[in-house]
Amino acid sequence: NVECLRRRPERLYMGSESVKVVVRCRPLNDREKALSCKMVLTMDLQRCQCFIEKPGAVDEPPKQFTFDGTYYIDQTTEQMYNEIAYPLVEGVTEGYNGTIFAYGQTGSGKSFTMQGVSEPATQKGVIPRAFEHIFESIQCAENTKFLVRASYLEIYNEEIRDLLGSDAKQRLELKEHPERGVYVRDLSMHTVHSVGECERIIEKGWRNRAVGYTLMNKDSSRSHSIFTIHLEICSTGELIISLSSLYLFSLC
Ligand SMILES: Nc1ncnc2c1ncn2[C@@H]1O[C@H](COP(=O)(O)OP(=O)(O)OP(=O)(O)O)[C@@H](O)[C@H]1O
Repeated sequence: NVECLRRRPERLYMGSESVKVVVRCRPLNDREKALSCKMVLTMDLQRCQCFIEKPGAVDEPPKQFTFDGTYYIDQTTEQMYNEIAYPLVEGVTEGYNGTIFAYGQTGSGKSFTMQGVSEPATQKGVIPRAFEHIFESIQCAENTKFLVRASYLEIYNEEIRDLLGSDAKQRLELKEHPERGVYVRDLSMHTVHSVGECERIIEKGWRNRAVGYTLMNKDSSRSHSIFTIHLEICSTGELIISLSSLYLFSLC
């Protein structure tokens, strides 16, 4: 009985720009401490500015950059999620698309922010927080039905692989459809009903990822990965289904 499928454009969330860029600084790691490395980055959290000193160049003013948000070593993923990711994920539960994209050099903390750690709870990652957020919204929504599906792919050496497929080594093709846009052919979709199911799926995919060793990070992921949560939302009595997706990227 579905009359039409409705796709909403990217939403201008929080009443401002549709793209926000925030920067997070991690503490020095053991290797850097052993090498007596010095912190060259400082931040003005109120002004969302960061300053990078050139080591040894005391006379040179630090280089200055301004972002939509700045998070220093003592700030938590919880805080980042509430300020940046929360409105975006909320929009996805209302039928808008959203993307959270972690970018940085090896060992800079992308996995720490996206996957996170279970202890302390404040450093739980953006991805598990997004799962909880989506399923809480589903439980609270009245007169609305949701179908939640997940897919997980990696791009390794320019090749796309399905981390949840029957053969995680098989190479998939990128295609373009006149209405659906760019998509990955034969990428498997998995219906999920709970946070626990999402966690099991992402763990399965995580085990299939190409992990290597780099000098900067002993558990380095050597591939880009995209975990996508696809939502179909239908209000009872309406013949319209909204389609929205939350794309969670971690680049290597
Ligand atoms: N904000 C932080 N607070 C404390 N430790 C952190 C933080 N960010 C990162 N780390 C630690 O730094 C190390 C490297 O982080 P992580 O593995 O997340 O890097 P990455 O950017 O995902 O690296 P790669 O691209 O090589 O996979 C890890 O041991 C992680 O626990």
